[in-house]
Amino acid sequence: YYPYLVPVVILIVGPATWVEKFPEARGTRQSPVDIVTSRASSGGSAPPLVWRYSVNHPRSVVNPGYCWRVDENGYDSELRGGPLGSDVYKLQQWHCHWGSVNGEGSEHTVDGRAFSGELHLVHWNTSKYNSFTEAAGQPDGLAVLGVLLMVGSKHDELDKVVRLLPYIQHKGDKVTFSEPLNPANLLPKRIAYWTYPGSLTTPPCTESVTWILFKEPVQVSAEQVRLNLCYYVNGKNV
Ligand SMILES: CC#CCOc1ccc(CNS(N)(=O)=O)cc1
Ligand SMILES: [Zn+2]
Repeated sequence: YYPYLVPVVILIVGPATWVEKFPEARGTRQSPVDIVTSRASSGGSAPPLVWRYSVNHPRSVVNPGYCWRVDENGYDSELRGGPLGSDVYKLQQWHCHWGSVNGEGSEHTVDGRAFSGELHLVHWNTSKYNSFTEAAGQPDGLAVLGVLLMVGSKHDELDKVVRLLPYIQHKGDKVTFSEPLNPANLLPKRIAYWTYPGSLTTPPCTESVTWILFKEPVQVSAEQVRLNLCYYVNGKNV
């Protein structure tokens, strides 16, 4: 018996294994990134970014296993302007990323600083493509609005979802609600943003996203962060 031939089992989970199943993760425009503010160029004469969302329609909150996700169920909406050229995008779903501890949940960082969470509103290009799935495979197919979350005062609009989390503690759980909700109320008051061509930050990591990350963080309460942590970390399949 050769004692140095000790079996070594290396368990690799998470992003490090994604490249095996999702080759796009080896790409050249992978997200998330660190926003180095000193290297960001000014927006020049880009047209204003404008959006419109429907408010009074049923929505579903789902636990996909890595966050919570609200599906817009095909109801009408529009995102246009800014870096999106003349194309019109439609909101498909929105979801949130939280960390295991406060202050480390965001995907993007700004000058190396992480935030407590990050909200993503995922839109697809209805001017050029016929479905979300088709658009998600195209370099100009998706546009994601990113909202950085920091601990502060309670966020009333977000609370319409947070209060439902106890009912979707496990992967695949889903609850439908009809309470009026305007996704525009999830966005910061100041609409200054950074934008860059990137990818989905989770599988399939397709390089089809125009990222639009708002500069101004939005405040959520410590209790709202705690609720996300305990129902995500406990409920999600890691
Ligand atoms: C092709 C395809 C597909 C599935 O659609 C999505 C949409 C969003 C996400 C989450 N990615 S992120 N965090 O960049 O919005 C993952 C898969
Ligand atoms: Zn996301």
